[in-house]
Amino acid sequence: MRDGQIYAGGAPALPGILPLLAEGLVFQAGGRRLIDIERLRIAAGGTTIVLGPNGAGKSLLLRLLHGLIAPDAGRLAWAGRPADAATRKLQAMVFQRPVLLRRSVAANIDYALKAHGEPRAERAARVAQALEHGGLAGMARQPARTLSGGEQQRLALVRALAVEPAVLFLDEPTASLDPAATAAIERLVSEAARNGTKIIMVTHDIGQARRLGDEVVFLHRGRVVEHSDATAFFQDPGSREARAFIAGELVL
Ligand SMILES: Nc1ncnc2c1ncn2[C@@H]1O[C@H](COP(=O)(O)OP(=O)(O)OP(=O)(O)O)[C@@H](O)[C@H]1O
Repeated sequence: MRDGQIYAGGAPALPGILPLLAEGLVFQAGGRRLIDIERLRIAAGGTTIVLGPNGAGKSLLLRLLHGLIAPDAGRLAWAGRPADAATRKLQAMVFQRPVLLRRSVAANIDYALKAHGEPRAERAARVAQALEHGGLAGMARQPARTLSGGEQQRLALVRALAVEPAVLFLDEPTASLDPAATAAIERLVSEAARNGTKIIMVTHDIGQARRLGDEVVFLHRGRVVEHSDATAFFQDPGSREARAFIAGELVL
């Protein structure tokens, strides 16, 4: 077994692009270091929650890790190799506000599969499977942008999962959803994690972090202040900032 391929809390990951290692990662703008991370190693399996106050750099970190923006310094390695087309193909991301095409629900999924290079002969069955998975089978022909917020986010999530990513990045996917819609998303996320997809998820919501997290990366002012097992993090946070955050105090 390769180093870091199994996380104690989860199922074995899909194809081996983990661990993800970030070293000396810096992103700056307007003369400020918005991300400044000496070393962060994310192992396979389970769910890693990225937690921290507003403006801590959570979204920026996710975008850097997924390769949507380039760092000013530092490097990323996926299982020891720099990011390339093969590692990118095994990742997907879902944003706080779903980015859906002006097409039907089914066509949104088909488009993602096509863009991912899936053969036409297999696509119809996989679209049907994803629709079923998201509880969207009855809405297949409806324009995606007419779905409710919760349905749109379910579509964005099952569309991302349809390409069978080894790593799924989620940036506050339930931030604007009600409890029922949030529960539906959390069920899909937990199931994906159980099936071996590595989840790396930003949330503000401490309850959600407790429900879904196997480990927590706590960010403050662009730095990783803590990276620990979720149970240990919530029971006995090691930093003043994390203690205050968990206690619901304002962390500036
Ligand atoms: N492209 C950019 N140029 C300049 N500043 C930026 C850029 N992107 C983000 N920032 C700033 O970087 C800081 C971190 O932003 P980021 O969105 O990552 O925070 P966050 O932890 O996700 O916050 P929130 O919880 O409010 O979403 C913020 O102060 C933001 O204004």
